[in-house]
Amino acid sequence: MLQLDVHVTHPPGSALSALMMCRTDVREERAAIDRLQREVLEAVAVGRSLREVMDLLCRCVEALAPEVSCSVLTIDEAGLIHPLAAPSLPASYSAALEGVQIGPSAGSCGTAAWRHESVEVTDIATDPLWAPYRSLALAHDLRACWSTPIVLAHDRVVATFALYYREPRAAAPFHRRMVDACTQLCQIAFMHQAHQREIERLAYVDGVTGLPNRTLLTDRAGQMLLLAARAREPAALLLLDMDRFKTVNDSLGHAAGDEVLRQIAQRLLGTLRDSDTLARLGGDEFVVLLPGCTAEDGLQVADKLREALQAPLTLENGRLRLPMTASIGVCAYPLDGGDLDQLLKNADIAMYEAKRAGRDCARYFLNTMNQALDQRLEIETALRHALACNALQLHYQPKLSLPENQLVGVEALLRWKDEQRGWIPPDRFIPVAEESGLIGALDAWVMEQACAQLARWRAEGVDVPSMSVNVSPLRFHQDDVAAHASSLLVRHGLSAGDLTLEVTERVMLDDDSRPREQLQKLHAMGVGVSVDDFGTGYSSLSYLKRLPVTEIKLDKSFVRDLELDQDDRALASAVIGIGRALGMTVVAEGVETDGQRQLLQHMGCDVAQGYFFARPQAAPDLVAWVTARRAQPTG
Ligand SMILES: Nc1nc2c(ncn2[C@@H]2O[C@@H]3COP(=O)(O)O[C@H]4[C@@H](O)[C@H](n5cnc6c(=O)[nH]c(N)nc65)O[C@@H]4COP(=O)(O)O[C@H]3[C@H]2O)c(=O)[nH]1
Repeated sequence: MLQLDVHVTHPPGSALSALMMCRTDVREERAAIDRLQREVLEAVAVGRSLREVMDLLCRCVEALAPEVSCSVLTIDEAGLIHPLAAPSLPASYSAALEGVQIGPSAGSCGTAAWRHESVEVTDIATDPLWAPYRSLALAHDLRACWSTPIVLAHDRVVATFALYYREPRAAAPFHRRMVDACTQLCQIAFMHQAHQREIERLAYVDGVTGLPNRTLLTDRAGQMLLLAARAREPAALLLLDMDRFKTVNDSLGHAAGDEVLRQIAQRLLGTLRDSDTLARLGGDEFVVLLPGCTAEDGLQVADKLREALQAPLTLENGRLRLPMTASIGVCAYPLDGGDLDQLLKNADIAMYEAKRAGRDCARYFLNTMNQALDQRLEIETALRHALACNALQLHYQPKLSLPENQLVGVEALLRWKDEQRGWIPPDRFIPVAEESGLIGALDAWVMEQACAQLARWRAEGVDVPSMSVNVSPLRFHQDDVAAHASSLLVRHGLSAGDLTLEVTERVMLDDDSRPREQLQKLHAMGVGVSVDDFGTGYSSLSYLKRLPVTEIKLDKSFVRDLELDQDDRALASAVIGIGRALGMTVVAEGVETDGQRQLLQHMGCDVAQGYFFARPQAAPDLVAWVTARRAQPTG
């Protein structure tokens, strides 16, 4: 198919326009444009860079139309021009366009980008749009320029595609057909790049906070450690875990949880240097890489980070103020690890120590922590085994009424004799069980055994009025303790009043409402609730009034020096007074001497327990103790 194309040229130095007529084979042109499209799309598909693709596009166009020079300029968000490809334009010309601001008269390209439409200037020498850049263009012998904006989603101009002529003229129809095709190709290539960037961003960036994720952290840490090794410099790593973040998520929902994480990320970022890396590992864990820092510097940064979190976060348009704290583990290269895995592992151990130390603090990793961790793991494994093989036992310690000296009940205390390690005290293995999650199963086992034992004693006619069992605060999170207690009482034919659960103050003050709900249920059933170690923690009177507590146990640390220490006497007397005023039984723990017993009796304490009366003992020994007492006259 033949077509007659007519177009106007303005030969340089001539005021006359000349009509040029070309006979073109349209089919050949279409085939040429098809080839160009295929070649460029292939380059996009195989993942060539945007610059390479645009360079190829320009070269293809210039091969089909040797009278034109092509250029592709990108336009950034601020409207500044950055040359991307212009293989046949002089490098000095492209360089002069770097950073030029688009505008209403900024040459063909700057104006096309500004107007969001094609701008065809047939004579640069006279067109006012070129006024600011006329001499630049003419100096490079560029006389006409037709530029088309490349527009992507949201009407954003990302680039311009331009044809330059070395004579004043309009674009030929073939050029117009080519530019139509090229505009589409540019759109595809730029879109592809945007998608590619988004994919990369998602692969490297945490979706909630916009911080580097674990993959990017691994990369940055690799670089940091390599540089540190080369320069023989230190580097520090911080692992930061938010305290009680789960409670926020559970009580306020995930959207609020995400908002909290975003705000925390911003606060932390504001404290760090540009050369540091803050990454989110997932959940409520953040990692900070500090190139060039020692462990000591790391501890200082950790304090700054905690300071940055000090003011409460605000949520729900300021209606909610949320105090958040963090526990931070610090370790340093090369002393505490040579690669990211090792450093993270050790920072995790240190962070864990910070949690153990009461949260809201930072701890530096010490190798001894590692040894302690190994020991804890050993104990955990052995304890699991002991629980599975029924190798644990209960000992029972009597509780006696004052002044009558009558047995009012016993407290079940867990005993573990390991084949290799011998007797392991509960103070050593209960924390390990709590940390490893084993405590639920352990305490459930104790409750079963204790109830079964009490039922057996009843059947054998041994007079043990009640059984107290320790329950870890953590079990109240894992388990339906009330339902378990209820089923045990039924199974063993016991009444609710036969059982008392001893809990620490931690349960009463837990942010989570589940433990308190469980205590309410137990109380409604008639099971006793005793607050263990009273006086050592918060000793908040408000919870004593609000919660269904039937008994408080005065901690043995106040009983020990009762005869010597005036303050301990005052405190014991106050606790006894409070208990009585609130209608609770007060039990004094750790009574070792008759002097202590007499003082406590004098202060009005109801019940005492301690070595003075009896040590915790195995079931047969307790029966012997009960029987022996029955034989003696009471005094
Ligand atoms: N110095 C001295 N100590 C006395 C005296 N009378 C009793 N004790 C000891 O004081 C502790 C009282 O138990 P606790 O305060 O509940 O403190 C318990 C309790 O918190 C925990 N525990 C023990 N058994 C269990 C259990 O089955 N479950 C849970 N969750 N914790 C348990 O381990 C802690 C320590 O238990 P034990 O080593 O058995 O230590 C027991 C007991 O042997 C005395 O006159 N002087």
